[in-house]
Amino acid sequence: MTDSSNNLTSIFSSSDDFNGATRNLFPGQLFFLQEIQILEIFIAISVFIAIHSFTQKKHHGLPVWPVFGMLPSLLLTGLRTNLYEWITNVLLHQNGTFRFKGPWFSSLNCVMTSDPRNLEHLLKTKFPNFPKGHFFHDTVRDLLGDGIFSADDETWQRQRKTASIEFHSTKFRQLTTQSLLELVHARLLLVLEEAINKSNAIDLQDILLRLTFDNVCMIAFGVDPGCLRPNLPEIPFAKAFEDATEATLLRFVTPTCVWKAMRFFNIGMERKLNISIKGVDEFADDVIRTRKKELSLHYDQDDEKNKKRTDLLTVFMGLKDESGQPFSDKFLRDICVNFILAGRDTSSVALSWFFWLLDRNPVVEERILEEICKLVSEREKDTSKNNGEIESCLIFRPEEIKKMEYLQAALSEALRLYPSVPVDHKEVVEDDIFPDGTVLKKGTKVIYAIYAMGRMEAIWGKDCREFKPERWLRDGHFMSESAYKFTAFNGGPRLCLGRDFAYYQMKFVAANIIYRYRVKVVENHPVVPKLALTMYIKHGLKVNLYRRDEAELRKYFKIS
Ligand code: HEM
Repeated sequence: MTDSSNNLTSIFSSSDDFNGATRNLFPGQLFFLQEIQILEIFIAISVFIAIHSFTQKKHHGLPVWPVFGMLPSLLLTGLRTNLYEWITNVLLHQNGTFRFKGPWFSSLNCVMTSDPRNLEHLLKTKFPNFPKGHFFHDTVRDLLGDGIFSADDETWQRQRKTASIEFHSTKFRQLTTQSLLELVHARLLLVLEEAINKSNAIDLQDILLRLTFDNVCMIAFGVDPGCLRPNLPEIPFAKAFEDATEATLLRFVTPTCVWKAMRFFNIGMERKLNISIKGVDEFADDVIRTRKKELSLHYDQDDEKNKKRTDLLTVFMGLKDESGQPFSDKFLRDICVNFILAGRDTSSVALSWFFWLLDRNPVVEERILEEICKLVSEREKDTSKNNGEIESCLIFRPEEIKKMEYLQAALSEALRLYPSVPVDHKEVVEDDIFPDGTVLKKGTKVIYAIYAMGRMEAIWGKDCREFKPERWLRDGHFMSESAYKFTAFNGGPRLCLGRDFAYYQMKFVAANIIYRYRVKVVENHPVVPKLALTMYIKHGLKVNLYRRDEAELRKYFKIS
């Protein structure tokens, strides 16, 4: 007791000494001393926070900072390098699922997963518990409105049902094959020949985007915008659409209150979004106005042209909403924009990555060419027209395209490694638990990382990062994979409606190019993904084309 009271006294007296000592200091020196103490305390706290945050990395996959959560890692590494590779890395270290902690009071908290069991759970088994949700709808509303990609429940069901009937009709299939044939033979090949004649390097991704844009407009709205023409005209809509998808994606990595404030003041990326959406709307409004005019003009005349129309827009214009009224122009605009996103930005970017992969894997290119030449030589035998000539104006038939199984495997392999939709989003309606044990609270946002799934040894084996079409073949025939393992086309009730058409389109375009040309990527051209809703190649795909001559093709005919 005496000891401790002595101790206390000595502490107080020492503090008195200290006060006495400080009393003898000049005011400037006192300020300096206090500043040093504050600095020491600040450094000590910072070191403590840093150590604490970094120890969290072990459990959570990334350092968790007070107030800011994992945002610093996202901003300093994720967004400054390749975001999809960054997500893949974290998921690999966290056994396929991790919880991203955003800053306090932000909307960035979410669960990310690449585990096929979880995907089956959310896309199929418990589908009603995982809609796109309010957050997604709110974030993409300015661009996609109530269209099929952002809608849930009734609004989604109605569009899905109508579009599904249309997509599976014979008339629609005829329209797709016919429009594609015209586009490839009357436009694409002309543009490619022009590039060869002028010895110009071309941006193949740009050309493919033009092709798929014209194609989706033909089948979805019955109009031909003529984007793919010699001299490649400037298309303001295309630029506006790309800017709009890029700015919309940025909203997902920006706290909601921040982008909403930016939208209110019309500044930064929100200003860009606003301007680009005006460009997108102009195009969609024009399509709708023109179609309405055509339909009303020819209504009394029982016009044959309108009777024959099989495009989606005409079908939707003939339907009524839940109150028995025709759909509003705004809703028709949303349908148009969503179908353009679905049909333009998916198969074109998939084909671009495919041609880049072929350039790096010439053996695969050779095998595709062998397959094509084999089919062509069989045709020559069939028609007993085999006079040794190799047709340069050859037109592939639908049944031949169907038989190109190695090509289908190579395209699937490209989509496995570079899925056109690299990440997708759902929201939890009621508390749930994933099959891997992750607890999900009502309102949790779930991101499924499709790009990362293609790089998981647990799913695809040790060679998962290699481009190997053979993994899709059994006894030489293409075998599809479970949609929860290969999720490039989504799965369950929201499986991509255009999958069959997309394969046909990609195979038709690829076969026509590969049969005629060697596609060589320009040396040192940087090929990295761009941050957008779909996975464009950031700087396009600059290539040189070289015509295959008869001697070269003959070699493949001999092999096959
Ligand atoms: C390589 C080509 C394609 C890929 C990789 C692809 C992929 C996808 C994916 C991942 C989804 C789910 C999106 C989501 O729910 O967030 C989807 C949905 C959809 N796709 Fe595709 N797609 C392709 C081509 C097409 C084409 C050419 C069309 C039509 C012309 C199309 C029409 C649709 C539609 C309408 C949906 C909405 C389905 C729904 O929500 O019920 N797709 N697609």
